[in-house]
Amino acid sequence: QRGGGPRGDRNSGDLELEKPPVPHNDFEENALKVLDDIAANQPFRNVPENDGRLLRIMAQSMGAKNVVELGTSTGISGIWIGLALKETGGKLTTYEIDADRAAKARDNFERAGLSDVITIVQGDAHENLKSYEGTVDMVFLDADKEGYIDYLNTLMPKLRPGGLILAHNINPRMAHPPFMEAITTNPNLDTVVRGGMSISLKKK
Ligand SMILES: C[S@@+](CC[C@H](N)C(=O)[O-])C[C@H]1O[C@@H](n2cnc3c(N)ncnc32)[C@H](O)[C@@H]1O
Repeated sequence: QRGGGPRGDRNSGDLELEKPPVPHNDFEENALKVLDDIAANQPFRNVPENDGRLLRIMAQSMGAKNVVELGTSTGISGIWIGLALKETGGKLTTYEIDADRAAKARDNFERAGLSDVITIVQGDAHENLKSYEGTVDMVFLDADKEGYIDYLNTLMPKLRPGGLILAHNINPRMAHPPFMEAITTNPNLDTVVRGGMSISLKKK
């Protein structure tokens, strides 16, 4: 299974009905092989395959031009988002504090043919995110869980109306209360939680 991690809080119906991705062309086939290789040889707390696919579906269906990811690790979610952005003509900016993982991710994006759509910013994202300029269509939070609230506060003004904030590891054990409070009480956000992922729409 690409992504290496647990399959999350899924019911057996999901597992039974969902089937592996079917590559559309050689480019996708190669990217899927790179994902398999990362999962087998460089796993580090990467998203499970179904979450990666959901990120791709979200980004591509909304025609995202600018996506921001917090927590690159070795690049599994980045590749899934990158596959969407290759089609939409968009760009991903992804933040990673660990130099070794950032270097591995850079190499993996290159192998997947996605270097032209993905920029890695290595260092503490709480600092580096401040200099992000421009509008954001979609945010994926997957770094330090206590930091989600800070990332949210920095990115909310930059998120376009109709934009999405997705956050990983949203379960009773790991969800950080200040972040949950913020995404569930703001009248300008509509939030659902599914399979350990929160999905928040910025309404206006
Ligand atoms: C759960 S992993 C990300 C997995 C990745 N999204 C994937 O699916 O392949 C979390 C990553 O966030 C990084 N991280 C934690 N705190 C950070 C910070 N303050 N700034 C940037 N990255 C951070 C960690 O080093 C780790 O590699």
